[in-house]
Amino acid sequence: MSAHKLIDGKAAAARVLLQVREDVARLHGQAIQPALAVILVGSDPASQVYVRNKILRAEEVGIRSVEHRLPSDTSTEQLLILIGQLNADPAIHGILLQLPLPAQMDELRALEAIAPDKDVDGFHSQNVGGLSQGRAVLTPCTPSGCLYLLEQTCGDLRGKHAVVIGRSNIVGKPMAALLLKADCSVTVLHSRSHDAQALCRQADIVIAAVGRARLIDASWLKPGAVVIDVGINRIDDDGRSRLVGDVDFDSALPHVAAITPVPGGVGPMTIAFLMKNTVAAALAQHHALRSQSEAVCHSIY
Ligand SMILES: NC(=O)C1=CN([C@@H]2O[C@H](COP(=O)(O)OP(=O)(O)OC[C@H]3O[C@@H](n4cnc5c(N)ncnc54)[C@H](OP(=O)(O)O)[C@@H]3O)[C@@H](O)[C@H]2O)C=CC1
Ligand SMILES: Nc1nc(=O)c2c([nH]1)NC[C@@H]1CN(c3ccc(C(=O)N[C@@H](CCC(=O)O)C(=O)O)cc3)C=[N+]21
Repeated sequence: MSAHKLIDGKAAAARVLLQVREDVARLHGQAIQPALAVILVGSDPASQVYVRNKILRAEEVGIRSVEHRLPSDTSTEQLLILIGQLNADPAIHGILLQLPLPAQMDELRALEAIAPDKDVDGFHSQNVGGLSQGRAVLTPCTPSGCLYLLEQTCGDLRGKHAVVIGRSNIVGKPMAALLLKADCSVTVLHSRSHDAQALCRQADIVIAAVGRARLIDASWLKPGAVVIDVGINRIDDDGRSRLVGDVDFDSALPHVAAITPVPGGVGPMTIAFLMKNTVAAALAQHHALRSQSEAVCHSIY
């Protein structure tokens, strides 16, 4: 096993979380208690596992977390009321609405209702727009985690050809925006791409976010490519359920310079960056409040 080729997402996430824990301790010292509200609608088993992991991680670093579970027949209006309450609550700094929502709900409307400065997922159009302009805004956690791993693995990303497979709002599109910001040349592939495989073979860096178990094998990869596998697919393996990525790990390994495993790659990074965003949101809200009250004092005296 070529251990040196493995990009260890668990270890990298632990490093990010250590920094977050120190930042939280500093905020505690200023009497600020960063807090994250997690909203889970319905009872999708995978979502329940993710939400539990997020809450555990928050506790470990000293972030207060509040879980809101709503039944699967909740209306969009009912969800908007809860989001409105959390937006107005000064003790809540981050709001995460776990996706996917049940089919009857209007996902876009709900995401747009979250106050942009509490949008720790970076899905609000104001943050999406800010990212595409290259501004420092709350940025989606999974692509941020991928970029961190790439910077650690490749060092300088400038001028590299990155191919992103997938164009979702959660992963593919913000990933492309971040890579562009890092001066990569970026190609985005999707289900309508002609000869995706041949395009992918030109990549120095491959980010697979497709949601198809082991789709990408060695025939998609240029020798020496760096591969980040975002996919989380549960498959039946001889009667036992297990997680695999969008990349056929065993086929890819001999061809690549480095690759993330699944599990233990991008997943832990997503959660670490959610915590980082929550702390950033708490700090920004505290500063905004302070300058607001300073402005008020100024106008009074
Ligand atoms: N590790 C983590 O932290 C996270 C992991 N994930 C995982 O990442 C994967 C992707 O998630 P997400 O982006 O939400 O998925 P979506 O289903 O929203 O998007 C999948 C994308 O892949 C494209 N696609 C599908 N088939 C092909 C194909 N044969 N060739 C090229 N492109 C194709 C689709 O194209 P089109 O647009 O044309 O339909 C679409 O853009 C999933 O396995 C998910 O579980 C997601 C979030 C976080
Ligand atoms: N609003 C919203 N924001 C999200 O960021 C979001 C979401 N909704 N919906 C679902 C996807 C998926 N996602 C994952 C997070 C962590 C792991 C993770 O920690 N995975 C572990 C394994 C976990 C296991 O064993 O099941 C690993 O890869 O090592 C996986 C997937 C965040 N998502």
